[in-house]
Amino acid sequence: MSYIKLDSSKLDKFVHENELSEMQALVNAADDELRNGTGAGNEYRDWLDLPTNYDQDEFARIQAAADKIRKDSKYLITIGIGGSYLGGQMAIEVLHSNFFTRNSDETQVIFAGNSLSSSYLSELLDLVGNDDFSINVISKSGTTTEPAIAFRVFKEKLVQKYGEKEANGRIYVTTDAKRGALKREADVNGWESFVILDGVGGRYSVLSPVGLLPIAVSGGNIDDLMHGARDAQNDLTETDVTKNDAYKYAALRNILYRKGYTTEILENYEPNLRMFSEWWKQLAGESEGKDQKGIYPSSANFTTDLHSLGQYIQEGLRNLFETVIKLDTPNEDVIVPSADKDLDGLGYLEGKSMDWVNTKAYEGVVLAHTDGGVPVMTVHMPDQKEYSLGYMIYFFEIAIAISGYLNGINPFNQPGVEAYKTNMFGLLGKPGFEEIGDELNKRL
Ligand SMILES: O=P(O)(O)OC[C@H]1O[C@H](O)[C@H](O)[C@@H](O)[C@@H]1O
Repeated sequence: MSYIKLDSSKLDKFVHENELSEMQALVNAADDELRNGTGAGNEYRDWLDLPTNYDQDEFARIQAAADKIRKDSKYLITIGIGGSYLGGQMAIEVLHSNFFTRNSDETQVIFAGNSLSSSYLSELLDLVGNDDFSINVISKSGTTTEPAIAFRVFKEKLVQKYGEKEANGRIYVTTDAKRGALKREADVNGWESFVILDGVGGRYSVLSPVGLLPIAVSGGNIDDLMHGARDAQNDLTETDVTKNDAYKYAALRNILYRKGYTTEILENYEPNLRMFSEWWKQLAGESEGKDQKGIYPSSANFTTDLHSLGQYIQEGLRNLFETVIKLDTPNEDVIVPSADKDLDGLGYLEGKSMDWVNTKAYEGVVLAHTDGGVPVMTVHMPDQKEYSLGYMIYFFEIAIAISGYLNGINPFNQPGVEAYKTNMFGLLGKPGFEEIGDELNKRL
């Protein structure tokens, strides 16, 4: 039984009753590929048992490093891109107040190295100013350009402020156990290092030190997070699609995809779930978009985007389906106040809770979009606490892996990402890429 519930009751118009059971044989095969390692990319399945089989000593070191950073730093500059930042930022946003970074005395975790924007980096240098800070640089390969540049810049600031010796005690590295430039540099300088296991790909790494250190520094309870993930790992083992909501979600999205619903919009009704969609987009997009096929993962934040994208979703091209993350209990609620005169016409809502209004909006949207020809499923998230988030993370990780196998691809590689990198290196004049650079420059 899943603690996170999938509601597919509004799909009747789009998916016939027999279709799910007719997917069962394919789901069994996908389950075999994933669990028994008979599928492509089988060397990248170590995330499957991270919640039960993580390195306890390293976990304790993460907690100790987080305690130290919370004492000696106003800022933790967390440097990474793709899977090396999305999960951490997502979890911090889900777990804390929307205004956490603005009104708190807690150490602020700020992300860098996830773009090549000079303004962003320069503005961040200004923000940190003369305040105390530490760096957590995260890169599995240890060679990714965006974080490497940001790390150089912040390392220089750190050494200028504290001198080399103290600076070395303020750098925390999360990378491969053996390979990569970052690992070499960490060894030479004696920086505290945390390991990303070989079999844990970037987009599956949030429950490893990649996500755990920044989450712990933000004050998130990583024990509870792992507890939720562990329960998901134990609960979501049933192959029967009617009994495993993660597998059911994987099967349903593949049924819809094969009928031409090729774009999935992940939606929320809470601003601090925005990054959850960004994390999910990498998970789904890099896992499934290959061999010239795959569902295109997109996202929308409601009710905000109902006033911008709502028109398209209701009446535009009918290749969309929606998956709503509906939060059952928000962290806080607000009651609509009463007023002497009903000049704004809101009298009918007096005394009602804002979350009730939000839920009515959600219900209205589901029915309107269903009537407009858009299939809608809902994943119910009980609350925004660590346990629920850990469960959600594992739920979607396993669902997307199964979904990828259902579509006959390797869900664990990302060969297409190299194309832009090769071109960029050629144009930057990186040694070894000169010929490509010459060719490309002629085309510009
Ligand atoms: O952790 P890194 O090796 O720096 O990689 C960061 C990201 O960059 C890549 O290009 C990959 O496509 C992503 O899967 C990865 O998460």
